[in-house]
Amino acid sequence: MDGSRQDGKAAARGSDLRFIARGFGTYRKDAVLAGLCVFVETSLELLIPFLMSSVIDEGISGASPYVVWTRGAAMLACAAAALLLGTGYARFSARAAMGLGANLRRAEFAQVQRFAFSNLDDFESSSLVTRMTTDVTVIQNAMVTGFRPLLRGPVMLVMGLLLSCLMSVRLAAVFLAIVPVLAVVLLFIVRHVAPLYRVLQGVMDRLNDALQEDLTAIRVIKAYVREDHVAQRFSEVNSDLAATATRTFSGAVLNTPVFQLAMYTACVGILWTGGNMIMASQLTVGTLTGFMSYVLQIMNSLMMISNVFLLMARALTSIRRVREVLDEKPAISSPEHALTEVPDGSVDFDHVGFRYSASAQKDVLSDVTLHLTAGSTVGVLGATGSGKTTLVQLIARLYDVTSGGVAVGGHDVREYDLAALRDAVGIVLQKNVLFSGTVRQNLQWGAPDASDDELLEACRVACVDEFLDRIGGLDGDLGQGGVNVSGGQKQRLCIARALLKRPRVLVFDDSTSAVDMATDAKIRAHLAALADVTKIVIAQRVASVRDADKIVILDDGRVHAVGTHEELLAADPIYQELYESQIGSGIHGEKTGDVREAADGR
Ligand SMILES: Nc1ncnc2c1ncn2[C@@H]1O[C@H](COP(=O)(O)OP(=O)(O)OP(=O)(O)O)[C@@H](O)[C@H]1O
Repeated sequence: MDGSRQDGKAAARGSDLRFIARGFGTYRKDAVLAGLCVFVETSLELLIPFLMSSVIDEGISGASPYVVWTRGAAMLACAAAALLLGTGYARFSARAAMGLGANLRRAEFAQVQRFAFSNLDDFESSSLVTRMTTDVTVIQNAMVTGFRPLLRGPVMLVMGLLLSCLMSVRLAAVFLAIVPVLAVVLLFIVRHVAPLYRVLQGVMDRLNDALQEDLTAIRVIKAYVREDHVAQRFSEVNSDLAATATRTFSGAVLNTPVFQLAMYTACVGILWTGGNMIMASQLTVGTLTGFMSYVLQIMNSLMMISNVFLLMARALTSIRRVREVLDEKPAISSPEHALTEVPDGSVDFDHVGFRYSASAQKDVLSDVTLHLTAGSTVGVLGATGSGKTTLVQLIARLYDVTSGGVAVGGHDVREYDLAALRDAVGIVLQKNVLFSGTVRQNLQWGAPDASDDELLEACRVACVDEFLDRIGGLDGDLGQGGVNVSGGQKQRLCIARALLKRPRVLVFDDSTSAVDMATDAKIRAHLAALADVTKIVIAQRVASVRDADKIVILDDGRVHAVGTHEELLAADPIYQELYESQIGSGIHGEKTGDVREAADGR
């Protein structure tokens, strides 16, 4: 491996540690106290073999009950103090680890809220869930179980080696011969196992992904009787996880037998050498007994360190995965000295080009130039995939343009404070989402302080009043994710919620597709009364946009035509075909004649 990569790895390790140290936040005090407890506890435990050897040599062999009692009492005091310190450690380390976990989850959650749509496209939501739960738990567990041996191991090792050398250099040499062998074995295991942990967490992401998709789509699965298919898919990823975990942990468990073999070999060597030295009167029984205690302590500490290495290798993988989330730069943020007032609802697209990622083959939108007057109603038609949703998402800066510019109220959207811009641009997204809770709670997402009268007025405009009583009024419970209402009712509730924001620009992305024609017309009539709000209506039905001041026809990401219903009907072949297929034939676009089929099939 070349030097620069080594340096890079070392730097990453250094910054990983700094990252964790910062992550403790206000719990850093607990982490320091936990460390102090372990240090003192370990030092006290190390005194015990020394005291023991003097009890045997001076007290028992020298027949001095005074020495036995005083040294025995000192040993007891050391053990009692170690117990107290051990308890203190458990308390402080638990607080530090749980605090660290809570801080990491909080930071990740806050960061995800700052993410732009493009960031969310990069991280799958299932992976974000694993990174906020399993990965944080792995880090916490490493802290709870690893912190003590991590501190205790080196202290035990260094002090134990020093004290055992003080007792007998010759015996210590036997023991020291084993240490390099152990170091090599440990290095081998860690190098082999550490990369497997990253694979393991990746498979865990996939399991979460499958679970999340299957649970959210459980109704579709049942409707299509695809339980066996998803069970098979789940079983594959589940088996993959089990196999990867087995491969990873079977490498890691080698650690214990290798250490035990080395430990017992050292013990036999020391007992044999020590026995010979006692017979040659070069060593006392007490010294050998004390020495053996140190050997066991040192070997235990080495085993602890090796386990900690494995634990740390796994935790490091998780730390890096958490850092990837926290280090990701939100693709869209408010500029400095941002504008906080949107003067009016005019919208201008100036030679806009857009692609979702730099690596994409071609632009989704190309050279789009449009001027939408404040207060006007604009219809957007186009085949599936022609870029309608993409176009309107640029108005609220859900994505940033790749080239050109979008202006709202005469200012480029990138000059506004994001919250102010998004407050001024209400979008009823194609994929409607309601939340668990009552109708009132859901509507108040649009305006937290709205009075009941304001909520009811929004319900009237969106034609929610037609079914509000049937679902229990404003206090009616919508169930988890709004399961208690139909598709059309959900769309109308989402329109009411957007209206409550009192935006300057209102975008309806195919928002009345599940609403019957008569109600659709009624909602349009109500919306037309909002004179100072620019209404942009993406629709599949010509009927939904024919009264608009302007209709934009998108074709493969380009503006194909702009005009009123009459102008387009007179001159534009795509519009004529759509009109014919839906209205001219008298089908009224209810099912068969919607714009997707007509435009796709042209
Ligand atoms: N998040 C995304 N990442 C990458 N490509 C995307 C993403 N969203 C949409 N696209 C692609 O961009 C193109 C335009 O999609 P868009 O959703 O804007 O079309 P649309 O006209 O609204 O279609 P529909 O009528 O079906 O809603 C499509 O080819 C689509 O595959």
